[in-house]
Amino acid sequence: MRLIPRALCGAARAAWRESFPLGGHAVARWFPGHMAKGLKKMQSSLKLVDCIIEVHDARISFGGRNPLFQETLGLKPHLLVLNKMDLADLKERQKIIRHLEGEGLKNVIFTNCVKDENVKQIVPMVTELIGSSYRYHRGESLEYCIMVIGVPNVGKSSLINSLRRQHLRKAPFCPAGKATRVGGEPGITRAVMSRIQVCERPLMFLLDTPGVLAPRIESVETGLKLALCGTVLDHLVGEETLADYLLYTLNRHELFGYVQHYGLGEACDDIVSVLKRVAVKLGKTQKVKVLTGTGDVNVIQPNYPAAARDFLRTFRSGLLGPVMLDRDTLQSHPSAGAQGHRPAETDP
Ligand SMILES: Nc1nc2c(ncn2[C@@H]2O[C@H](COP(=O)(O)OP(=O)(O)OP(=O)(O)O)[C@@H](O)[C@H]2O)c(=O)[nH]1
Repeated sequence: MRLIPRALCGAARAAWRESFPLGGHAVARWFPGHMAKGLKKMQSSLKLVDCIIEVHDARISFGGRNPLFQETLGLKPHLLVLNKMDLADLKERQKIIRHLEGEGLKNVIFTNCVKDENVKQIVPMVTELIGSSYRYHRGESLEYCIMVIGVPNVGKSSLINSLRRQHLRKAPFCPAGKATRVGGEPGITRAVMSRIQVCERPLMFLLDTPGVLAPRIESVETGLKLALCGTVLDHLVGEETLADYLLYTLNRHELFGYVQHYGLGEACDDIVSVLKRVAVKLGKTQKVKVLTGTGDVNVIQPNYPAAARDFLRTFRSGLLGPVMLDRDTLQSHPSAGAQGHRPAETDP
């Protein structure tokens, strides 16, 4: 993504919103019945499990994880995999890790399961975690059984497929390494829990689980971040609301890739105006009947929902640049002030 000259965004800067109006949005209904079933099933399988791998989206490193996982599955050794690192702004990766350590999350790894980045480190980490913990009645068992959990669409199935590609190149039944279904929409893995081999030595099986959201998401804004990352179906939030939250976020983070991507000329904080120009640019218009004093007249209008869908899709594919949706939490962390004078920590 090319950076755009500051002059292009200067005009709109004064008008950027400081906050996003959250009133009127409900999040409770984002927890469908199959998720409650899934969580119950996961709890009942816990005795078969030696370690839990929790997958989450690296763009929301701190929010949106399901607190029920912690409460009900928290007794086992735990590894947090922050996936989709290719879409996340990780300039401050060390600060993120320190923040998570402060929350008691000591075992954290960033991955890209599409390109198999960092996935090789997982089996040794899990083996070490299990080796240094008490396995209760599973001490005799030579095989390791790992449960993969996480909210929907964060890449749980992709992680399993990636592990198989890394460790079972000659898997007899799955030459392409695909053991579990991957999808761009949340809710692909339903209540079924499949047991899938991912490694020969040590002999390791993973249980793929359905994505389970918290019955109550901590705040409406966290819900919007989850939705931006594709964790809840767009129509439950409303594509245009979501597109507006995306625009608000991009402008606040000074990520102006959308201006060039859609040839808008300058940044703007008004979603109606942006979607109108996106629709015209993409040729997405629709006929609408308007009742006038002399009868019905057909007028051509921009197709706002289609423009909103394109805006969201473009963002999710990474074309608008990497983003850290929990940037505010990171900046409000106590260590942020102490390091304020230091240059941003970049990863090796
Ligand atoms: N860019 C990027 N996309 C990824 C990565 N990992 C997974 N995806 C994509 O994210 C989408 C969801 O992946 P899944 O593996 O189906 O996610 P899941 O958590 O199993 O989904 P549910 O079954 O809904 O709970 C798919 O379109 C994947 O191709 C990653 O590291 N980077």
